Amino acid sequence: MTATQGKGAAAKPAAIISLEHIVQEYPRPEGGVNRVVDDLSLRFEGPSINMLLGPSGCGKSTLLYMMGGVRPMNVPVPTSGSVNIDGEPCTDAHDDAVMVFQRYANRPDLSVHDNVAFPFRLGLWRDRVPAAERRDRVMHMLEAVGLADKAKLHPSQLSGGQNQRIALARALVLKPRILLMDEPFGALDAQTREDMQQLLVKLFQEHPCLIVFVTHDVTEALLLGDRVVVLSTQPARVADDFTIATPKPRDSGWLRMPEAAALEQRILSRLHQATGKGNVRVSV
Ligand SMILES: Nc1ncnc2c1ncn2[C@@H]1O[C@H](COP(=O)(O)OP(=O)(O)OP(=O)(O)O)[C@@H](O)[C@H]1O
Repeated sequence: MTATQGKGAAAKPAAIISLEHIVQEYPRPEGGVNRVVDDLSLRFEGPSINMLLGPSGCGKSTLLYMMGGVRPMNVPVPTSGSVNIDGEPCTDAHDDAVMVFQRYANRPDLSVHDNVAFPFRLGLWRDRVPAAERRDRVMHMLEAVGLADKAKLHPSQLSGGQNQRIALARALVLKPRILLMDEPFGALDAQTREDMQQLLVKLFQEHPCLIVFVTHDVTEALLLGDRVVVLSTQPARVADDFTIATPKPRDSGWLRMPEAAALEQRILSRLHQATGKGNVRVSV
């Protein structure tokens, strides 16, 4: 095993997340509760990329944050049901799960290099990865995301796409068993989004893990997903569940092929049944 292949967490078997009979309710300001998720059960088994697709506000982020152990201060999450990781109930942030958000959350006062290396300031990751391997991993990730020549710059000197590359590198430098992504490319222009999608596929092939990826972009779901779970409008339920066996990388040429076009139509029609309206994005 080389230094960049990693040890510790990466040596464990692939992760499994299961959501069992999840109900989530939030209090309404005017009184009563808003049921956002209704008796939803799902199981994700790695290594795989699982797309959670659904209309705006249907509860995708709520489910993702639940899996990542991010809990609002004053609301029990979930209201009922359970989140299990590797068969164990998970009620807090899990040591093997890392999140990536649309707002890339880079530290403006740190260089690109130090932003990528930042998690190694935390005891958990310092203890798991020896110092020499940490250095190797950071250099490797900077190369992998194409930022090696920008390592000394600060985030404000880089574009939005480059900032998202930092966030992706900071997550993957940990070689996480579970990567939870909340519309990470949603704020990027179409070309940069496509570049980032291809980069994610490349990095996933280098480090296969369990990825759950929230999106409302059907094209993104088709390009990245081994599986596409379509959620209904609020309260979220599983409206459909598609497996895509076509090997990756998939490109715009594949999207135009009959099998992809047919799948896109099935997903779109499921979404429109689930929402009753067309508030989803297709960006072929
Ligand atoms: N802490 C909270 N307190 C009260 N309501 C909340 C809270 N968090 C989320 N909600 C509500 O739950 C619903 C689902 O929100 P969520 O962010 O999970 O949806 P989403 O599908 O990810 O939406 P989008 O695609 O627009 O990001 C929304 O109506 C939202 O206002």
